[in-house]
Amino acid sequence: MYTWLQGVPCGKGSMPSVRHALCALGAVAGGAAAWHLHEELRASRRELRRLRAQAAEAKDVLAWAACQEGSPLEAINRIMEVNAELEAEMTRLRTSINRDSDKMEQLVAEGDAQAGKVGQLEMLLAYATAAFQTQRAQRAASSRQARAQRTQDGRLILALQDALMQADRERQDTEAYLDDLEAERQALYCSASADAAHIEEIQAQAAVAAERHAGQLADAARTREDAEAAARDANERAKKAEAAQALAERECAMAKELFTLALEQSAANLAAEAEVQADLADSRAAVVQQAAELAKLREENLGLQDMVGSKDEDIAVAEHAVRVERVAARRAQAKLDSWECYAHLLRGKVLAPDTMPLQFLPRAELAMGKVLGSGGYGEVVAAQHAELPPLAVKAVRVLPALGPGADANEVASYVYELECHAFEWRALGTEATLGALLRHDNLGQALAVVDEAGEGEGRVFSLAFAAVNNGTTLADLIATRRKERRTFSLDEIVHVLEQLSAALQHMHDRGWVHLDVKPGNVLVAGTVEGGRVPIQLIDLGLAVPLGAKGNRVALDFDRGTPGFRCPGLEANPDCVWEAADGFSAGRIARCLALCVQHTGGCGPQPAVDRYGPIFGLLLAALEEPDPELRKPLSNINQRLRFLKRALACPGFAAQCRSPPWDP
Ligand SMILES: Nc1ncnc2c1ncn2[C@@H]1O[C@H](COP(=O)(O)OP(=O)(O)OP(=O)(O)O)[C@@H](O)[C@H]1O
Repeated sequence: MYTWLQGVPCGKGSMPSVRHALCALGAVAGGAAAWHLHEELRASRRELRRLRAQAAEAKDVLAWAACQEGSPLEAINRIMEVNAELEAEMTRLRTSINRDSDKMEQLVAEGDAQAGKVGQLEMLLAYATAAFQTQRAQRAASSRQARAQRTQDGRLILALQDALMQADRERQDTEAYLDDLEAERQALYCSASADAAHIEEIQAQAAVAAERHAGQLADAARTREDAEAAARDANERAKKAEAAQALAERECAMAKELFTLALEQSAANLAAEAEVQADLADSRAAVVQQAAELAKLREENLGLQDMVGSKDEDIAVAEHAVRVERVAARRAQAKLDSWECYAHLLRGKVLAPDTMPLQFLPRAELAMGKVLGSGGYGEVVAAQHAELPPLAVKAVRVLPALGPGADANEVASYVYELECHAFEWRALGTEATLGALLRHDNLGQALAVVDEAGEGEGRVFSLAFAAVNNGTTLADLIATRRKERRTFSLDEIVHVLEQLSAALQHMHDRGWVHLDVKPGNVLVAGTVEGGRVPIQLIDLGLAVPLGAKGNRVALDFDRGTPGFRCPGLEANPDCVWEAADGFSAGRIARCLALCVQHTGGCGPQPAVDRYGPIFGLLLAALEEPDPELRKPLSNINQRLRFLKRALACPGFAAQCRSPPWDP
């Protein structure tokens, strides 16, 4: 039974037959009690056998003792007593054995019954075992599967472990390399420290030596500095001379190539012609003078009235001849002036090192277009050139010749015209010179001199500028706004002033004053929107160079346009300074603020209060009549910045920024 019980499987797989196994356990418990009784019975029998053997042995001992000592009767009595005791004991044992045998038989019967049940239970257990084995097989299969998965994971883990080990090895290598580097750095540091110490030592020695030779060194240094300065100076001068020479050579070659012939021959011819004409005029004048004197003498001394008329006639004829000669002389002079202006242009090109020489274009290379505008000097015409942006060509008008029957008045006005003409030529020359000198986004840019290819007296030149916005000027914009009954906003006026100020500052920085700043000379150079009015200042023909000493220079006549011309110039025409342009810019601002073309002469100006007090102060600073108190442009720029800051403030009154129309 115990062996069987030991064979009974136990664990999870046996769970379905647990109930049967528990039933079996009851049977097993009954069997165990029978077994126990059976064992006790066997032990009692063994004890009985032992007691019998003991009794037999005691009989023998008693027999032997009876033989050896005391009376046999006593011995027998004792033996009988012992025997009786043994018998009683045996009886008791027999009774107990019998009782136990009965009980055992009963228990054996119960055990057999239980054994039958156990047989059934064994069957059940066999069934449970089979089920358990099936389940165990299934479990084994799934555990094999799990083992395979584990194997795969294990491989992965092994690979990762390998990678980790590899990384660790690399880390160790890197650490070792770093250790090497550290050791190397330490070694270098030691050697550098040693070097530094050595250097310090040397420096100390050098300092001692330097101290010792300080005087000599100072002298040597001074000498060297002087020598270096002299060398630098000489070098710079040499470079400048070389550059100037190279430039001069280039320009001279070009000038020679292009103009030597025309300039020298024509100028010489014209000069000679002018001289001849002048001499002729002078001799004729002398003749006239003599004739007049003669007539006077005759009138005084002879009193011959009838002769006088004929002499007067002679004199009138002679005088007319003189006038005609004078006109011819002036005309020759005007031509000379034009050549002179051209020579001036060339001189400007050759001498100024930072100029950009203008191109010279033959007229034949230009395709002329519509008239963009006209001024006192002539017309400005649109033109196209294959390699240049759209052009605006400004030509000096050509004077017609004086008619043969011209009277004295006509001759006089023709002479005046000729003088103006010569002046116009000079102005064009100035514009060409400044075109080569100035470059600024807010200045009209001259690009080329156009050779009109005329011959003799018809030989003229014109100047080509970069064309801007069909020639619309600030004066045109004012007219448009007036028609639309729309004021300029303060942002627009400030923007115009800013650009004007920048353009003028550029001119002043290069030593020139414009002197003819007015709305008609300011081109609107793009779309007007968002408070911005892009502009370009043009017409630099009246500009004069600032004097080398301070800002003053003598003026040969009143330049500029009344209403925009700086009053200080009228009061003191010997002095011009930069603030004269600032004044004209102020007048432009006033015109924009009032939306008018001009605000009258130099007298009291109409009040401008629609743009607030800050703008009023700016105008006052710009238009200060006292030339000594008038602020320079830098100061105006400061005020403009202040006004712009005010404009950026949200609290700045909207009406100040853009006032309603108020004619
Ligand atoms: N670069 C240009 N692009 C387009 N149009 C121009 C250009 N330069 C001048 N103009 C037009 O030609 C007109 C006359 O030009 P400018 O003022 O230079 O000539 P002017 O004879 O000197 O005039 P003023 O009599 O005012 O002195 C201008 O008002 C303008 O309409």
